[in-house]
Amino acid sequence: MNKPHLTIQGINKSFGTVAALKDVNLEIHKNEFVCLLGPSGCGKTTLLRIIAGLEKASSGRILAGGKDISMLPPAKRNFGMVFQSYALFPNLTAYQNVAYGLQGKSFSKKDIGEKVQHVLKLVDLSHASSRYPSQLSGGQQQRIALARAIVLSPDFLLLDEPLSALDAKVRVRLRHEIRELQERLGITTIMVTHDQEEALTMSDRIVVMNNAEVQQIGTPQEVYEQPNSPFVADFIGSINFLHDKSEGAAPTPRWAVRPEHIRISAEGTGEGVSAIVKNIEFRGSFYRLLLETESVEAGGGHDSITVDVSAHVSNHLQLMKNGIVSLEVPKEKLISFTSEARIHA
Ligand SMILES: Nc1ncnc2c1ncn2[C@@H]1O[C@H](COP(=O)(O)OP(=O)(O)OP(=O)(O)O)[C@@H](O)[C@H]1O
Repeated sequence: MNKPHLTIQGINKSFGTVAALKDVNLEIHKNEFVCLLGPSGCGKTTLLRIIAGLEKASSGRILAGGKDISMLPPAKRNFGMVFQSYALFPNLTAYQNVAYGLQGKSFSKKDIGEKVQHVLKLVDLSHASSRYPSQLSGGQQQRIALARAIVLSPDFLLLDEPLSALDAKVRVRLRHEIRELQERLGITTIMVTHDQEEALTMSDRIVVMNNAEVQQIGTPQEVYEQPNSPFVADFIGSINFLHDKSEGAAPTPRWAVRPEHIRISAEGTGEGVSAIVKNIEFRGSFYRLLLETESVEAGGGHDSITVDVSAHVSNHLQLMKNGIVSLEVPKEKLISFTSEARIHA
């Protein structure tokens, strides 16, 4: 593989007694779209700010194109940034907001005009260039913020929860727009998000963080299908943990299975165990069932299991609350946590 475009080496960061980042290591390649994903307070914004030069690491290095940039001020790093709170100047038009960063550099007025028009066109807002931020929707303001970041042809685009202030529909549309633009321009991008769906749909790779540490790095498929810890399995998607209840067994789950991988059939058919349907939830494209079984695991007792089935299966089995079904967990779909936690670098 080519040399990494950005290398994050042994980054630690403390705020007083709070450890915000512990030994973070990461390599990002040219044109990659990488998401930093994790719950609130796990350190993702701090990491992005250290990459941008807005925050100093307590130790560790950041290399861009092989060169140590740890000591460079933000203005010298050639990173474009977009924040959750658009951060547009309210007294400047969309055009002026985008042009702002170009002024004071060695561009002629004509060059600036061309560049601004070009990026406004890229974000599909040429028609709104003379509007003030207050005259633009949230989604439009965020597209102006994006235009302002890319007009400087940055080496890296850093996005800090850029979509979280927007309503659901606009958010989904902008996901596609940002990704498409990023691919078209080939800008290496790092985005902070706590939204797993956003990370799964947009990223080439996801860096899952928890408690100031990197838990797993992998493609969306890898972190979904082969989570290396119960935390990752639970944070990304829905999961059923299967506990070994035999005497002396460790309390941590050793196996897990995704709700969509469990097979159900009519009572008495197949090799499965019986389960009672405790709840049926309509989720639009599928149904989410809450089932209760008696003997799936060693040790017995009741267990609740979440199962997702298509409308087709649900109709076919004529599923009803308190009905009995047969349930099977395909062996090949079991996720195991018995091995040492591995990090896919
Ligand atoms: N300037 C600061 N001073 C003191 N503590 C800070 C500062 N910035 C962040 N922290 C602490 O560092 C930890 C990581 O914060 P950070 O903002 O990076 O998390 P995050 O994952 O981005 O969370 P969120 O999704 O809520 O923004 C938290 O415990 C936070 O309280």
